[in-house]
Amino acid sequence: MAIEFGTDGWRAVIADEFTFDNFKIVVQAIANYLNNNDKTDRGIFIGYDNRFLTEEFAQTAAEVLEGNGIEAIIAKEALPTPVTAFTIQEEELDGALMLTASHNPAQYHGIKFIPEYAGPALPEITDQIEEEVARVQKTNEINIKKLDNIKEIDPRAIYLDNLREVIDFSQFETGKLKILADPMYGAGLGYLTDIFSTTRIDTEEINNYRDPLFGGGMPEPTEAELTQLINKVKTEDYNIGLALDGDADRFGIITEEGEYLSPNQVLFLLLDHLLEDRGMTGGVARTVATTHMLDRIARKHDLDVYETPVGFKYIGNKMLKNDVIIGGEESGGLSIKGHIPEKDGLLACVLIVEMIMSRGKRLSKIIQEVEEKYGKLISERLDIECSPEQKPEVVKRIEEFDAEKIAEQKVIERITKDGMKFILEDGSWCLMRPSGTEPLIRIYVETSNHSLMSKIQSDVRERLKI
Ligand SMILES: O=P(O)(O)OC[C@H]1O[C@H](O)[C@H](O)[C@@H](O)[C@@H]1O
Repeated sequence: MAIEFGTDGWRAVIADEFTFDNFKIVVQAIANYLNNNDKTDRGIFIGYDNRFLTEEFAQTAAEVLEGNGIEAIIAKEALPTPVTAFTIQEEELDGALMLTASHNPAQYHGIKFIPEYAGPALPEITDQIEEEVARVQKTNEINIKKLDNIKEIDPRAIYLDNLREVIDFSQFETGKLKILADPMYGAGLGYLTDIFSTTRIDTEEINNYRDPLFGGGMPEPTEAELTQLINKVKTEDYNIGLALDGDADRFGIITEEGEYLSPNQVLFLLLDHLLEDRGMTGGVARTVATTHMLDRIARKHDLDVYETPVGFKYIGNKMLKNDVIIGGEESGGLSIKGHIPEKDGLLACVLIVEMIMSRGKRLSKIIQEVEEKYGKLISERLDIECSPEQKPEVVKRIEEFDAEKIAEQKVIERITKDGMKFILEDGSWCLMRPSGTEPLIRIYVETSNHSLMSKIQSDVRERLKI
């Protein structure tokens, strides 16, 4: 069996591939990586979301780490991925394991390794872990120390306290606001209520108890999965709807009119906010698949734009190495200067509220004004199913994709950082790439009108034969 780390960690179906035996192999491989790289002095934190059997997997992880001479510090209760990443920084540890399958369906569980820099592991690290996985699978050398007592910590309060360093809490005293939050039964439950509890803002939560079946849906804050939140915000008297995915590293934002904002929209709204209302300076980091509205705003303010492959690990890396105001991606990842280089859905939700309060306007009005200022772009992503057998052939067609024109628009630039991206003469662009987390081919298009959108999509699909 191949255990691969994908775009962000290893995820698999519980009791099929995600068994205690395979899990031990992965943790042993991480322990080997840590030992090989002398990262064993300061201890490893183990965080976990609230999926099925999660505490038992966390205990097993601690026993394998300790069996390898590495101190394990375990979370007292389920917590968001960004809180786990933050704990590394706060406690000055050698890294963390986060047990989560993020927004995947209920049958899945997973594990991410977060290194000492508190952002997602880069390929140079996960490659070494994968090599170790293969070695452990062969040798079966797994060291376990049975433990009755493991050092526990509860970083929730420190994380919430630290948010005051990156969020302007004074804005939450300037008026009243009614929020409806949906943590989607995930590890972020209760957090948004806690954050606003000391302010004039009222928060109510739905789906805020542990349900490893996620109410029969998926803990993914997309428009399709958020109908309950959307309907309640639209029909009752709320000013905004805020949602989090299963491990609260991604967000979903609903306007007071019940309109779902895409992560792309949230990203450019927040860049506008940080520049105009907070006067922040620095560059912008986005993935190849993320909206060029960020580029339009950056151009107006003469800011650098860093374009990376898909995956927050690359964004986090840019944030660590460069002066970046905001880093983000269209799949719902975002962080800002001064915060951890890991995506944080809680941060995104609170920043949007900060923007509403500091502008003193309805969210739908704010988005209308920002789009009037910079012009509107439409972005769409097609997710096309592609079996592992078909994938190599389609990937080859993507690699060999060469065009002078797409949908009668001249190609002016070809970018091959991740898949194939074409910039067209009118500023539209399209990108095609295989997903690193699902058996899908993703086609992303951004353009200024619907008719060109469908022309580009059909042209690309025809040429790729998908
Ligand atoms: O498009 P994919 O390769 O499936 O990746 C989609 C997303 O997967 C995970 O959630 C990663 O944390 C993200 O950084 C990435 O954007």
